[in-house]
Amino acid sequence: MAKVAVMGSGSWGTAFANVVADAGVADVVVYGRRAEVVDAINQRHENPDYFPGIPLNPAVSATADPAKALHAADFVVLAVPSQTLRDNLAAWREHIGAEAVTVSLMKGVELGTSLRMSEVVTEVLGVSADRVAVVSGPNLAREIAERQPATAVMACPHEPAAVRLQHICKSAYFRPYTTTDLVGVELGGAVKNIIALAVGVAVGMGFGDNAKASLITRGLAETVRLAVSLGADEHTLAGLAGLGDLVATCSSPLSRNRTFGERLGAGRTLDEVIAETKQTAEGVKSSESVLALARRADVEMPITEAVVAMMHHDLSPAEALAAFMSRTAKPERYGM
Ligand SMILES: NC(=O)C1=CN([C@@H]2O[C@H](COP(=O)(O)OP(=O)(O)OC[C@H]3O[C@@H](n4cnc5c(N)ncnc54)[C@H](O)[C@@H]3O)[C@@H](O)[C@H]2O)C=CC1
Ligand SMILES: O=C(CO)COP(=O)(O)O
Repeated sequence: MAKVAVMGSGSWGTAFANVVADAGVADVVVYGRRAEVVDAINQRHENPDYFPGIPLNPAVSATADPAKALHAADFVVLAVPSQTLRDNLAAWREHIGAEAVTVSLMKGVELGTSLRMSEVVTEVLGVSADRVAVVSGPNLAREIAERQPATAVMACPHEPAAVRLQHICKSAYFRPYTTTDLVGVELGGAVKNIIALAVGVAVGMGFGDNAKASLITRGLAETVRLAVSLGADEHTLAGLAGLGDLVATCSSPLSRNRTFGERLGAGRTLDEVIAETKQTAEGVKSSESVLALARRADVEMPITEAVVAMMHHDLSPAEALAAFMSRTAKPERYGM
């Protein structure tokens, strides 16, 4: 059997390890930093920090030793906050086998470099892009831990690797598709978090479904503009990793990004919201790196700009709304 190492025992790492165990065709081990979480997974088959009361497949084992998790792993699945990937990966690098396929579950863009997560992996590990895959789609981790039906996309420029990954994930409740469009899949995942922050702000301000649908639709348009200008296939963004994830995240109270925005829109200060947020809301930091990418590519992303201004430059939700609504009138365009 193939061996899968899931590096990160947070929300999505735990749920994804369970997906692999439930698919039943690979061995899976989770690496977690905290001994009590590792012990709970091994002894009680539960992750009490993230999914109390939800039974994990007993075949999911855990370790606090990264070398043990990575030893002879065929797939190395990365499930840590995007901004911590570079340092984590540098510490794990010596234990990752030369033939392993690295799989990113992360939906962020690195601050400072504006690199996508797969690009950070190729840079730090010194491997070719063919050895790096990405899993994305409408995948709210809690629903998946509860074994509710979901679909996802497995992206890798080397299609056979995506197909192998699909095989080790497919189960009665999890249906993976494949694609070779890594750029479209990664940017779809990173930008939807930013749009979810904006939708959350609108919800927190008390606005209804028209505002939400407007942000989702115009958010998709700016995602397509950026992704296509960086080499993505526009159709990818109409798929699970684009529209699918955007709709799920912007609709769900389970989304950390949407919840973050909602608290801000309801009148809490940024510092209060940051203090209240225990899990990773990737869009807060990635909004800056995505905007830097957009400026470099000369692509207009007005919703992303508004989110950056609210998250990093003290613009109030009311001011952001006024700025957005007073933009010059123009024809509707989708994509380039
Ligand atoms: N939770 C979800 O529903 C989904 C999350 N994702 C993506 O998966 C990635 C991981 O997210 P989650 O598992 O939800 O996050 P989380 O906040 O639940 O867990 C993060 C994990 O990373 C570990 N970690 C390792 N190094 C760390 C460091 N230096 N600082 C902080 N934590 C560190 C933490 O201990 C924790 O186990 C993110 O990029 C997110 O966008 C993607 C799809 C679904
Ligand atoms: O990526 C996700 C669903 O696909 C999870 O969204 P949040 O990170 O906002 O919770």
